Amino acid sequence: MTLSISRDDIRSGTLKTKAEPPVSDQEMEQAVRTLLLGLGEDPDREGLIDTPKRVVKALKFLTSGYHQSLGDLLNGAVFHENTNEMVLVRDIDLFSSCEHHILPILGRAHVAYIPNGKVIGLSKIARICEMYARRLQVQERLTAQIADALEGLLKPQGVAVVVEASHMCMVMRGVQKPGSWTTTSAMRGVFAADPKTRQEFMSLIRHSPSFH
Ligand SMILES: Nc1nc2c(ncn2[C@@H]2O[C@H](COP(=O)(O)OP(=O)(O)OP(=O)(O)O)[C@@H](O)[C@H]2O)c(=O)[nH]1
Ligand SMILES: [Zn+2]
Repeated sequence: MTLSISRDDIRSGTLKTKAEPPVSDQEMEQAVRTLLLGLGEDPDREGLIDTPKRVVKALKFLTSGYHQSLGDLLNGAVFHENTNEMVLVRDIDLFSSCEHHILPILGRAHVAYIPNGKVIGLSKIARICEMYARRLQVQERLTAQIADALEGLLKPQGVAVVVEASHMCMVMRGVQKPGSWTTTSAMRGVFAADPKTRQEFMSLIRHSPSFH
C-alpha cells in the first residue's frame, strides 16, 4: 500500500494518513542498525541491542502529528461567544524536528486571535501547536500552519502567531551557535492590517526566553 503524502498536504497540514506506511518497523530498525554500523559502532553490544527499536519508536512519536487531524484534536471545542477582545496563549512549549537534519527544534509559541462570534477551547490552541510541531518542519511553515489552522477553524477577525526557537542543528553541529534563536511570525487579518493591534500583541508577549 502506498502512502500518499503530497507536498500540499504537508504544507496545508490537513493531512490525515489513511494507509499504513509502505515501510515496516523491521525495515526501519534495520536502517538504524545500518546507521550504527556506519558510525563504527557494534549494534550487537548490550547497550545498543534495543537501540534500533527505541529510535524507531522515538521518531514515530516525534512525527505522530502526521497522523492527527484538526477534527480529531478539536473534539468539538469551538463555542459561540460574543467577544471582541484579544485572546492570547503565550509560552506554549514546542518540541519539533528540523526537516533538514532531523534534529530538535526547541522553543515556544505565542498564539493570539480576536474572535468573530466563535472561541476555541484554550487547550486546543496548544494541541494545534503540538500537532504541527510533531512533524518534520521548518520554523516558518510551523508558524504559518498554526495561524492558518486557527483562521480556518474560527474565521476570526485576526490571528497572530510568534514562534521563538533554538535549532539544535545550529547549536550542536554546523555553525555551532548555542546562543542563537530564531523568531518567526504569522499575522493574519487585523494583526496584519492594523499596526496598533499588532503592537498590542507584541507588547503582551515581550519577555526574555531561555532555551538552555
Ligand atoms: N529557513 C529555515 N532554515 C532552517 C530551519 N532549520 C534548519 N535550517 C537551515 O537549513 C539549512 C540547510 O543548509 P545546507 O547547506 O543544505 O545544510 P548544511 O550543510 O547542514 O548546513 P549548515 O547547517 O550551515 O552546516 C541550514 O542553513 C539550516 O540552518 C528552519 O526551520 N528554517
Ligand atoms: Zn536542521
